[in-house]
Amino acid sequence: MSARKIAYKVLMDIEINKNYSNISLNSHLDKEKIDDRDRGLVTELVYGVIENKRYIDYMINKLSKIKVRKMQHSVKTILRMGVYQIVFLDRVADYAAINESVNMMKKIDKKSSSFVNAILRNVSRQKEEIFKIKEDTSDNIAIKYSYEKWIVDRLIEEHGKEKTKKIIKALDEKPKLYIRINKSKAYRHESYEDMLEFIISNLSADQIVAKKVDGFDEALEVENFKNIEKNIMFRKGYISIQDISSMLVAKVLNPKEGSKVLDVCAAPGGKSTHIAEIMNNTGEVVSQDIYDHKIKLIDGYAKRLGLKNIRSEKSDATVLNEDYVEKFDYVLSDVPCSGIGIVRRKPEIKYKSEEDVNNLPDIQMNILKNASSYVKSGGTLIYSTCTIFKEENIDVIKNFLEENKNFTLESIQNIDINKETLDEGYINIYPYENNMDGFFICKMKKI
Ligand SMILES: C[S@@+](CC[C@H](N)C(=O)[O-])C[C@H]1O[C@@H](n2cnc3c(N)ncnc32)[C@H](O)[C@@H]1O
Repeated sequence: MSARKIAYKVLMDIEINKNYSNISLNSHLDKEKIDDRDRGLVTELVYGVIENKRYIDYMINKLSKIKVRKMQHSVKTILRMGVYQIVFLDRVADYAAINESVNMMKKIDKKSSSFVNAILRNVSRQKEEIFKIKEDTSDNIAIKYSYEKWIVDRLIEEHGKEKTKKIIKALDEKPKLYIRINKSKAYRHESYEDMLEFIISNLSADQIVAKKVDGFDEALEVENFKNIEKNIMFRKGYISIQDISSMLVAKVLNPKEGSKVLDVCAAPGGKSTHIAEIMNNTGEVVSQDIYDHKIKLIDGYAKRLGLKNIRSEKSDATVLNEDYVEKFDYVLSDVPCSGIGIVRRKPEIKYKSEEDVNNLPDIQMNILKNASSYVKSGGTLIYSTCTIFKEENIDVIKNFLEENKNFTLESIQNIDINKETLDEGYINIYPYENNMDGFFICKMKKI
């Protein structure tokens, strides 16, 4: 199957079945035997269309009497792909984008092909004019960067217009790719440094460039990393893919070897496995999630890394588990959130409705309260999100501390990043800071 046809199928799957882009893309790519160049084009088309969907629809609506929301899924998907190639992809000639789109439309629904042809020819002719949009109002910012307007409004309300533009521009950039080194495998080598050299030289044999990252001794920034799942270092459990913001969570938790840790929202297991690696395969990490199929992801993750100190179990974090009260040295609540800090990796987050996120602070508070019950006296409670909305972050913490006087914020000591609020026990990371994912991490102690 051609790259464009695969991209079309993935986009239709996301549009109709509301599947996640990364999951749908990977499952379609796994089924097709295509070379790296075509894989690149499929990925570019899928993410390019999702990332720019509102802006593309705005351009189509300027030229079409039938508005996008009234079009059949197949027609609007082919138009979106065509416009993306014409307006955003320099390496594809306009005539090629138009011909490919019209031919694809002919095979799916012949009578719509002349409509697609007419719109795309107009887009090609008038792209300079229809592309222009001033970044003055929240409406226009929302169209230009393809967000639901309420997200831009809320960001402006919390951060002001200039900081919002900075955040949104940073979220529009290509994310950096980081890998986490599995420290628990260092015993197989003379030293950790020795293992690091072993990993870097293995990666470079595959033309993957790896650089050390200041302040993160377990992280490497990598370039040109394709087919990660097939990489030998990945398969042998030496490395995992994780952003450094996400790595910060386990670093802030900073568990001692032999501890008992509970992670109440653990799937797919990125932070649980990092914690288990830091504990060097000692103690116990209990990794919970509400979904059966996600528990399997945690198990697979831990198995690949050779971690024996993780036990997964299905559990609903909004319901108190009496058996676990005051049983853990550390409890992590990495709660479900709006995800605005990771739009670069999951662009469909830009189209979440306000109703989808408005009840999150109540759920987050409920999970945090239950999580706090499981902490032993003198133990540590961590709350984290991958969003930058205050009401899911510091506001939840303020309410929690107001109602739970047996917890205090604890100064974060062991982190080598420049953040003013470390002493106050929490960190806000904005996406314009060193291209990191937007995150919130808070450390509390049970008195
Ligand atoms: C932010 S993600 C966790 C990411 C994970 N900590 C990691 O680093 O890989 C939030 C997780 O919470 C889970 N979740 C949502 N509601 C839950 C609930 N009521 N109880 C337990 N888990 C829940 C979701 O399935 C999702 O896997």
